[in-house]
Amino acid sequence: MSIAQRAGTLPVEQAHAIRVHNIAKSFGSSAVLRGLSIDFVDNAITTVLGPSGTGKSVLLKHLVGLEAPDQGEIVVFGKDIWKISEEERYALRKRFGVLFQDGALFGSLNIFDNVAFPLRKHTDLAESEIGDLVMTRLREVGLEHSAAKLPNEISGGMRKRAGFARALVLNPDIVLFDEPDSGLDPVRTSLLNDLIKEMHTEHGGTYLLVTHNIPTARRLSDYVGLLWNGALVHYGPTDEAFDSDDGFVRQFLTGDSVGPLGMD
Ligand SMILES: Nc1ncnc2c1ncn2[C@@H]1O[C@H](COP(=O)(O)OP(=O)(O)OP(=O)(O)O)[C@@H](O)[C@H]1O
Repeated sequence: MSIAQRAGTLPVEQAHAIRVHNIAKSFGSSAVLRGLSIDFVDNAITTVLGPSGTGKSVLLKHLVGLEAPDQGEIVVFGKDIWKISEEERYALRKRFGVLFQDGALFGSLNIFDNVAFPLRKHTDLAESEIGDLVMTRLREVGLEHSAAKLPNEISGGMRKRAGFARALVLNPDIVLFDEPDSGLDPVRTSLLNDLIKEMHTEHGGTYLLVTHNIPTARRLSDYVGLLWNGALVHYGPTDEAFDSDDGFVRQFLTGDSVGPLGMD
């Protein structure tokens, strides 16, 4: 069976807030996504894994409409995001929360104002209501005493938690995490994972993660998708992925140097 054939879709009874159908994307002469299809399961945590440079971050950018595919469809809540107006796309984007690698905080704004930013930009809530919402989120991520600090006055782990609080502040239906654990030590990675899991249990939503951290994927995810050369080579429940006897899946998840995956 070819790699493309092995990449399955999940049982159709699952709902899908995001469906990606046969997307391709090249930058210049370099083909990054090559006919990628994946339907993400609603209200689940799905991790997308794959070798470096295989297109994971490019996929996330497509989901939120920051990149347009050369071909194929990205359907969010039933709408093909490139067949709707700019206003509709903007409205859909507000249903996403995004946590980038470094938290992507504004360096000149304190933590409170960073978390308040989406509320001030996208809602007409009064400052008192904004204050309540921001402090609730900061308490949830354990940063209520750091509200007045600037991003460079707190640790990397705290910045990620602040970025997470900001990603959640508009109650998004979908949250995208691009390597949330990069640069964190193992204990802080575990603490952040626990926090992500707790917040998912508490608030629900469709969480999509990209990470290189296999223990993170195992601990957090309900589903795992494995990307290679711009296409999906495995997709299914996390336990199934970790029990897989497929050579590529096994090699990737165990980090074995022997197997179909080489340096190129
Ligand atoms: N805007 C862009 N212009 C040109 N090339 C790009 C652009 N964005 C991404 N690429 C290229 O696309 C390829 C895939 O990048 P991407 O960041 O998605 O990989 P990744 O799987 O997330 O890798 P990593 O795990 O190392 O972060 C890389 O070769 C990258 O250089």
